[in-house]
Amino acid sequence: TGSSRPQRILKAVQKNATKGDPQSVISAIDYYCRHKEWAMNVGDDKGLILDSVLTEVNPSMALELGTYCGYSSVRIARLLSPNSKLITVEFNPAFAAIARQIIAYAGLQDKVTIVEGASGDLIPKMKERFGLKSFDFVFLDHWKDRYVPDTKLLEDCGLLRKGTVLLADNVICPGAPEYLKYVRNNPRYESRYYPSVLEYTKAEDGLEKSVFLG
Ligand SMILES: CCc1ncnc2c1ncn2[C@@H]1O[C@H](/C=C/CNC(=O)c2cc(-c3ccc(F)cc3)cc(O)c2O)[C@@H](O)[C@H]1O
Ligand SMILES: [Mg+2]
Repeated sequence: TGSSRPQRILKAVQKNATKGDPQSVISAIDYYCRHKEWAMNVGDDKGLILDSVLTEVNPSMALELGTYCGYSSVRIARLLSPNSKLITVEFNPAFAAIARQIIAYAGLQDKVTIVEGASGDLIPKMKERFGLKSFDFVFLDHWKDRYVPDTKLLEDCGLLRKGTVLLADNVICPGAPEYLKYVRNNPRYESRYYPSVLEYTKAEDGLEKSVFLG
């Protein structure tokens, strides 16, 4: 049987990027997915917004829901301060295996922990498993109908603190209408939409940044 898209993305990284150089890994994936084969990475346009929000927050503990190939894990981890960590959740073992190799190729394996499983099962175990109080930053990029239930679960598990920043991908395309309703009409969140484009295309998409007010 042939290779998978994530396997071909890993091959493109190994061929075109420099080991230990996160920016070259990001550029290799963006080049491959723009010119050879589209893939659902947050991409370079929305990636610049992710970079700027992340730099502003400068989180000690970051969470990502939906690792896929690890593209946004590399984007996030490369900007973390020393001793800051990213936990990324992925339930497809094949995707997790590729992501682990891409994150390691970028030299970021010491800053990123990939946890395999469904977010709904793992979120309630985070405090005990990682000895953490709360997350400073959460990037939502998994199944779009899981954004609301997982946000509520993070609240209920006390994993959000006053000032925690949630950043959600794809709120226009494929869309997360329930999530937008949830965070925009909720006194416990201060939300702002960042317009952009769907990765590697000219279609409209954007990121929603929501600050938890406690
Ligand atoms: C059960 C909870 C749960 N727990 C743990 N891991 C989970 C999970 N639910 C999902 N995963 C993993 O996350 C990734 C899925 C991500 C889902 N993302 C999109 O569907 C998407 C689509 C487009 C687009 C496609 C086609 C178009 F035409 C236009 C746009 C663009 C985008 O940027 C997109 O993010 C995979 O690795 C899943 O294994
Ligand atoms: Mg996405």
